[in-house]
Amino acid sequence: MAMTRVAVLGAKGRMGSESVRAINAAEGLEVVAEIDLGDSLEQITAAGAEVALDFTQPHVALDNVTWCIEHGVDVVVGTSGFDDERIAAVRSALGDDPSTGVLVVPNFSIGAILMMRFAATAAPFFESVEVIEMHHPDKVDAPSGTAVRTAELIAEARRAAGSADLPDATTTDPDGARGAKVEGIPVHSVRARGFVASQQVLLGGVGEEFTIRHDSHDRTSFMPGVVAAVRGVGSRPGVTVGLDDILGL
Ligand SMILES: NC(=O)C1=CN([C@@H]2O[C@H](COP(=O)(O)OP(=O)(O)OC[C@H]3O[C@@H](n4cnc5c(N)ncnc54)[C@H](OP(=O)(O)O)[C@@H]3O)[C@@H](O)[C@H]2O)C=CC1
Ligand SMILES: O=C(O)C1=N[C@H](C(=O)O)C[C@H](O)C1
Repeated sequence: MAMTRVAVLGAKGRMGSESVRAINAAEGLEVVAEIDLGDSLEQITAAGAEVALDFTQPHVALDNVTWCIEHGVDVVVGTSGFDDERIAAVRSALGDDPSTGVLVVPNFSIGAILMMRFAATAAPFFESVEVIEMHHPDKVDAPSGTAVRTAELIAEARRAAGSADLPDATTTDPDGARGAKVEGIPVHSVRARGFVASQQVLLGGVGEEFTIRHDSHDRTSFMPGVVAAVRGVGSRPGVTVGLDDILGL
């Protein structure tokens, strides 16, 4: 079987190191370049990598993706912070007729992907909806990419359904206790030792409350999704956001 050659960026980090193990254990995939802070991206092409996987940091990932596009290397982006502005920058780097694939995945765990989907389905049926995400204290960004994506999907579903604004418009909040607002949806971030990655979506209606919760207890939860993304990106030119299509959802 022909092997797909993979470069991992951020290879010494928490996700990068787990991904190197998972990719090398997966049939048909091999890691040919392990790149971390201070290493040259030229190693990607020198090693003949066909796919790059980025788990670095939000402030450097866009430059890495742009480099991969310029060098014709398909890229899977696991690093958080790919908002609409960065996606637009990726589209512009790809141009009108892209042959390179860029797959941006806010969360690789199947449970988290289903949580986002179920939250979007439920959101128009409830008056109130809020997102609470809980992560380890070494995470550099807040809110999490998953929480931002969840809030965007919830807001999109509520707009499409013609839902009213959330019912707390008159609450005063001088210190931000009501959370960050992502497209009008309150998002609360907890950073506490013991968590890997957890999220709750709280939905409230008259006389009832519905909670959707997902917990990643270990980074192995992301690995089946990482392997599927690395396998799938080559057949998806242009920008794709989320793993839904690859997982057949
Ligand atoms: N999509 C998903 O499912 C998931 C996404 N993530 C996201 O992945 C990203 C990484 O998370 P995590 O692994 O916990 O973070 P880590 O800090 O453990 O790993 C990041 C690694 O990237 C290195 N690095 C920093 N800058 C560069 C650079 N310019 N080129 C190459 N390597 C660089 C860091 O080096 P140094 O430490 O020396 O700075 C570190 O080794 C985060 O944005 C996180 O939110 C995390 C989990 C799941
Ligand atoms: O930094 C992390 O750990 C995680 N980051 C991603 C995010 O920002 O959503 C995915 C997952 O939540 C773990």
